[in-house]
Amino acid sequence: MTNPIFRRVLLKVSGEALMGNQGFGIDVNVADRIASDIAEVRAMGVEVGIVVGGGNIFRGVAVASKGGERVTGDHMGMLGTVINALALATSLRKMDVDTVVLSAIAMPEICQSFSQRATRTHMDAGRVVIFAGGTGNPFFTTDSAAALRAAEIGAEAIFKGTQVDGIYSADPKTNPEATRFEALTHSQVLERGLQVMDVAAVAVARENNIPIIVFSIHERGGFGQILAGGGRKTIVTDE
Ligand SMILES: Nc1ncnc2c1ncn2[C@@H]1O[C@H](COP(=O)(O)OP(=O)(O)OP(=O)(O)O)[C@@H](O)[C@H]1O
Ligand SMILES: O=c1ccn([C@@H]2O[C@H](COP(=O)(O)O)[C@@H](O)[C@H]2O)c(=O)[nH]1
Repeated sequence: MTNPIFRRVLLKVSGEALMGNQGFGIDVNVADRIASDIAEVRAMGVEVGIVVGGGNIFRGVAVASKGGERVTGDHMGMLGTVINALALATSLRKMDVDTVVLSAIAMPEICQSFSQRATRTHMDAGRVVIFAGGTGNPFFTTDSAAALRAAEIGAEAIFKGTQVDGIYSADPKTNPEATRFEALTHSQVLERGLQVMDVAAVAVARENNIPIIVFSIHERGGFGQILAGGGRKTIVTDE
């Protein structure tokens, strides 16, 4: 078996990806497919922490743009990430991957609360840990939560599994002329204003020397291929 290039990683799963071809919510087949890629990586011996986004349910900015209160919208967004985390945990458990959900917002009847100590205990026991509720604070995103949790668990890399297969010179969804980068530095991502990940998240990753790998979560087996040293992605490292 190929030796993985990293032993402990933080995977950010796009919330938007979870809805598949639907306009809202979760397509269980997509959740199962993503879970099978995670199971494959666990079988390679890689420790995995996961942050799930909430773009398939609510984004605070969208709620605010329709006249709602931003903080309430952000609360709704964070609750959406808990729903997604529970769905992904269900898919992983179907595949016999021991999984626990830790939430940044206390909801003890539903899942355990996040703490670094609890995380360590679960990871040492071989569990996949899904971090729900983002950072627990409004005005942030799950990208920032991914960077923070990555630093907290000592992850060797952040894998941003998103709708596109890397970082481009412009958003490839709206600009067909955009070209993909193979590699960038954290500073280049920030200076060029490449918006695949929010500024705060890239800054935390840079500060803590954590590489970011952007890849398509829709590419079956893509997560494992990158950990095996191949795959299609953009890698962001220190200068
Ligand atoms: N320079 C760029 N290179 C690549 N993608 C970019 C770039 N600029 C903007 N994007 C867009 O950023 C998106 C990813 O951002 P975002 O984190 O908001 O979505 P996500 O990963 O689907 O997460 P969620 O749904 O959980 O919020 C990509 O789908 C892509 O369309
Ligand atoms: O720390 C956080 C994380 C998220 N939110 C809110 O949730 C939605 C969904 O998260 P995405 O990262 O966009 O997928 C986000 O738009 C925020 O409204 C938050 O407030 N704090």
